[in-house]
Amino acid sequence: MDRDDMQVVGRLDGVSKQFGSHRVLDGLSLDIRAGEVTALLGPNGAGKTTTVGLLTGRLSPDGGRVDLFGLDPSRPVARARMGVMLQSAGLPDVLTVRELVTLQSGYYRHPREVSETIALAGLEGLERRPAGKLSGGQQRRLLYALAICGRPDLLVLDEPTTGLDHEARRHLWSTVREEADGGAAVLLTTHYLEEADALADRIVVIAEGRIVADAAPAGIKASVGGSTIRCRTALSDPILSALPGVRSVGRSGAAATLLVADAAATARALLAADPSLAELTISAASLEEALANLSPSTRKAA
Ligand SMILES: Nc1ncnc2c1ncn2[C@@H]1O[C@H](COP(=O)(O)OP(=O)(O)OP(=O)(O)O)[C@@H](O)[C@H]1O
Repeated sequence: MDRDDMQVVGRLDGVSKQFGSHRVLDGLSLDIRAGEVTALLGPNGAGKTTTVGLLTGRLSPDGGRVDLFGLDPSRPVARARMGVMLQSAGLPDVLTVRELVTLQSGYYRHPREVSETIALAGLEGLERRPAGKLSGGQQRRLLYALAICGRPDLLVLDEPTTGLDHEARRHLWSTVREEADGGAAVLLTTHYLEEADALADRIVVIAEGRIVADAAPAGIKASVGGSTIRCRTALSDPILSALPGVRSVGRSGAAATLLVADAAATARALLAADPSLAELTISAASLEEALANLSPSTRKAA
């Protein structure tokens, strides 16, 4: 199925949001589609949590329009189809894991079995423990359980794996993937490039309140035209920087690493300028390198 034909469950259309005189979002438009994991990536303060707040109806836009299942996100009928895991949420200390999952499941029309939710969240064996006596990582998993217990059509996860160990993170990734494969739309924010690369169908990069890239993980790398050239060279850093298409130069002794827009053009110029050039390799830039390239100054050049 063509991506555009996939069902849109949430839409931000030309949305602006300001806190005091600080404009956090500036004409941002974004569709969230069923069956797709969308990862919002961006530096601290870029506006990711604000975007989540607008889509989930916790915040209202100053300009533009937000739709959730075709309705205003503050409408209970729209919110009832959504599961949300925020970065922090006060859990009542004295209620147990099972009690909290049971209570939350009661808000939904077609919830999962409580034991299924507990297993999906990796909380087996902890059912009778009060929330106040869970570790930080276990509390995160409980928040995840509360987000998925209602079989949501839209699952919103704000930095879901922060504080989780490697195994818990992998487990959560696989259950998130299952939610999307089962038809749910998933929107998550993350600081982990590895997470976005491994889990997302689509990565939306926000910087300074605007979308600067929106593509599949491989497309993000391609959209900035990023390649990495490694070589041993006698050329100085200023000469390397002046070669065609070079965006940045890293150096360790004679070994140089160049992040470049057009690998073939740079490689030709390198070979012409340095007859002693050795150990030349060219590879696609990593996602991390590609994102570093999306800073406002380099973006203009890209
Ligand atoms: N209620 C608020 N009042 C004033 N400023 C706010 C408020 N909420 C967010 N901000 C500011 O808006 C900007 C964007 O915040 P937001 O939480 O959306 O960023 P983020 O991309 O989620 O960042 P992080 O990766 O650090 O979680 C920040 O500068 C933040 O300080």
